[in-house]
Amino acid sequence: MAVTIEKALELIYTNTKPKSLKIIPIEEALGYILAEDITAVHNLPPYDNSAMDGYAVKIEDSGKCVTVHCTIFAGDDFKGELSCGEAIKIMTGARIPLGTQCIVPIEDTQICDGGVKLPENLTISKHIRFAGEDIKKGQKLLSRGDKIDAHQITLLASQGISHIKVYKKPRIALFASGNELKMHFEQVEEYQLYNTNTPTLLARAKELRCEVEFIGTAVDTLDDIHTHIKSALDCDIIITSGGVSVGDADFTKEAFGNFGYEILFDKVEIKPGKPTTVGKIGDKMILNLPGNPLAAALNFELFGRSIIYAMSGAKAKFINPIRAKMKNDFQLRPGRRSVIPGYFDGEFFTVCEQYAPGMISPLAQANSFIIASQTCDFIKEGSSVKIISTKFSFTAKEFQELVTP
Ligand SMILES: Nc1nc2c(c(=O)[nH]1)N[C@H]1C(S)=C(S)[C@@H](COP(=O)(O)OP(=O)(O)OC[C@H]3O[C@@H](n4cnc5c(N)ncnc54)[C@H](O)[C@@H]3O)O[C@H]1N2
Ligand code: MOO
Repeated sequence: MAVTIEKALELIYTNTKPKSLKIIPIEEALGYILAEDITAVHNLPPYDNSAMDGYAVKIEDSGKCVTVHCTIFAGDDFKGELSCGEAIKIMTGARIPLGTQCIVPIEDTQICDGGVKLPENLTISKHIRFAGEDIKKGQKLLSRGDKIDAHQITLLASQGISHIKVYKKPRIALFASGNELKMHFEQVEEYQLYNTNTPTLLARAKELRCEVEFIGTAVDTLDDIHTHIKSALDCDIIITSGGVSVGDADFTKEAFGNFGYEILFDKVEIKPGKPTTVGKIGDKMILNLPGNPLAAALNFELFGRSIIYAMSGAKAKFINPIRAKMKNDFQLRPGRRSVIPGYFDGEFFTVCEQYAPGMISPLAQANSFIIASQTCDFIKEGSSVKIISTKFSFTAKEFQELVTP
């Protein structure tokens, strides 16, 4: 029995266990998922400081000519105190001297006899950046399950944190099966074709920051598929393509059966990709994609990506669709949920000119897809659709409804 997309995703999320942990330096942390909470141990800024190159002054000296005795630079440990009738010259980022009530930018002053003339109506605290106004000591900065991007590294560096605990990256093993397949570095005969699924999935899994191993291309025999499975068993996720249908040379699921394969679902109510199968061997997740290239690539985007997110330890582990408007009227055959590739230009979604499960050309033009409901036979120009990006990862903490009604 085929399961719905929602049921398939639920089975994936309930059966996939997050990876174990390790400690790494923050310079290597980009793309990892944090496995601990991080609390600020320093205020930021650490001290009250000047936001401008100018003068530290008292409010009561508004409009007066005041004397200037010294200059403070960023990084100086100046211990003096500001008195009335005086200004201390100060550079941006320098700690303000005791008694400072505001900073006057250089360009707002004029040279006068013995010092500088200050403007009228000075405002208290103007151009002062106060300790802790950005980050307060004790404040929670990051949480377990947050993804480390460049700006999370900023926060860690600001606290002098050199190492963090993260989830290990999922390790993925990939192989394809099919007697007709040759690798791009091999000779291809006129009755054969290049294996395009594995290089595609390999690149995509790397984009999703997994460690990836290419095991090879199996011929359609149980023996050869067994050999490929054995080589893949030390990884966390095994992704195959081909051999999942009902043909006389479709052995993939049978071959996994030898290794204690527990199938979670072996058909999905989706077009293309109905034969997509997901199961597990112990804690290893197995994704058997259909051979048809567009079907394999699109089903990877839904099910492969979900396994990776679920294993990553991320809080925002659910695919999150983006609202777009349909560029043109679009007619389709109802019956099963249809996955439709296209291009999102920031406002409108344009369906690929031609696409079919066995094609590869649509994906190179596309940057996203929509899933039309099984009852949908027409999508009107300008109507709202939910697009799922294939070029960047947009995720949410709660499960999102992906189908466009
Ligand atoms: N009688 C039925 N036949 C088929 C059904 C069905 O329900 N009843 N389902 C169809 C659907 S849907 C799909 S999808 C395919 C899935 O078949 P397999 O997963 O067994 O895939 P293959 O037969 O091995 O290959 C299908 C197609 O894709 C090409 N291919 C395979 N691997 C690659 C690769 N790595 N790179 C590039 N191209 C690849 C292969 O040459 C075939 O043309 O079954 C339908 N049949
Ligand atoms: O998955 Mo098949 O490619 O539906 O055509």
